[in-house]
Amino acid sequence: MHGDLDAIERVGVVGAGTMGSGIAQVAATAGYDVVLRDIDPDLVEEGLDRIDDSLGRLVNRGDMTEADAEAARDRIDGTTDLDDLGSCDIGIEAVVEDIEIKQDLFSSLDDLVDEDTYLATNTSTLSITSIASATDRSERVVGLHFMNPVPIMDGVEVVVGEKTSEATAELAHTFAEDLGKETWEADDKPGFVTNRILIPWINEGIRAFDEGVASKEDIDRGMTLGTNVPMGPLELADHIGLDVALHASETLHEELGDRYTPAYLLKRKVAAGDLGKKTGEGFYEYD
Ligand SMILES: NC(=O)c1ccc[n+]([C@@H]2O[C@H](COP(=O)([O-])OP(=O)(O)OC[C@H]3O[C@@H](n4cnc5c(N)ncnc54)[C@H](O)[C@@H]3O)[C@@H](O)[C@H]2O)c1
Repeated sequence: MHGDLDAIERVGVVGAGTMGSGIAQVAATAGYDVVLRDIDPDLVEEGLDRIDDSLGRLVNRGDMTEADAEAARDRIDGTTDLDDLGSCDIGIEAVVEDIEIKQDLFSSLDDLVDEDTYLATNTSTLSITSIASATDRSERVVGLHFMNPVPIMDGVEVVVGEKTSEATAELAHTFAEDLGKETWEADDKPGFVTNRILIPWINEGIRAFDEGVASKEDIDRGMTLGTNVPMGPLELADHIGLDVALHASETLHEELGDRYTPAYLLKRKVAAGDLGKKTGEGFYEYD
């Protein structure tokens, strides 16, 4: 795959949450100048702090020198002003999983950036084609689906919308590879490859637990030891966030029908406010 990376120097990342901060970090580590935008100064600060912590952990583990970590950090500017993304060569969106918010943002970015700037979305389940339709540059819009945690996970799923040009798809692969990632490509169909298969796997794990097939520990042990995945479905759901997993299930259910029906116990846990690791309790308890 070849894509003209010479055209890319400055990367705009919109959304400084879990994914946006990780994307900003790996782009800066690869030598790109990065501008990271969120809607509130505190959220920008939190995103930058998350990057400091993550870089610090990589240094402590000996995966990165202190000088490289500092250089990467110096390449990232935080902002609340979308206009600061005006000179970006690629804009990567990692805001909340809401089609209207994403379309609004893409429409604003489309007005703001140069006509040859690429726009990418990190959406997990929404249609790239629908997001691109808010712009006048659908051929330059692509899915760059990073995995969580971004600095650690090796893979990026490149998602090709109805109007995404071949050159844009190639650029997406080359850019992700330049960030040290390996890629695969999916068509713009609900859930792409990863979530189409992962989300029903998680729901089935939850149902198996709810129906008494085994204890939660044994379901997770069975899947880790039996199929060589690093985490079983219940532990993984807790890590993803049960609200996030439920939202993805609901989107896929809407698009793909009953085989994607969210597990009842997943809905009940979310209703109870037990969202997994981030709230201290999901299927397991956390400190
Ligand atoms: N968390 C995951 O495991 C994961 C994995 C792959 C993809 N994704 C996708 O990545 C995207 C972001 O997810 P996340 O987990 O980082 O969410 P998050 O809630 O941690 O972060 C989202 C951030 O976007 C900000 N935001 C909302 N509207 C904005 C706007 N108009 N401009 C700038 N910032 C705005 C919010 O303030 C928040 O800080 C979603 O589309 C999600 O589906 C998430």
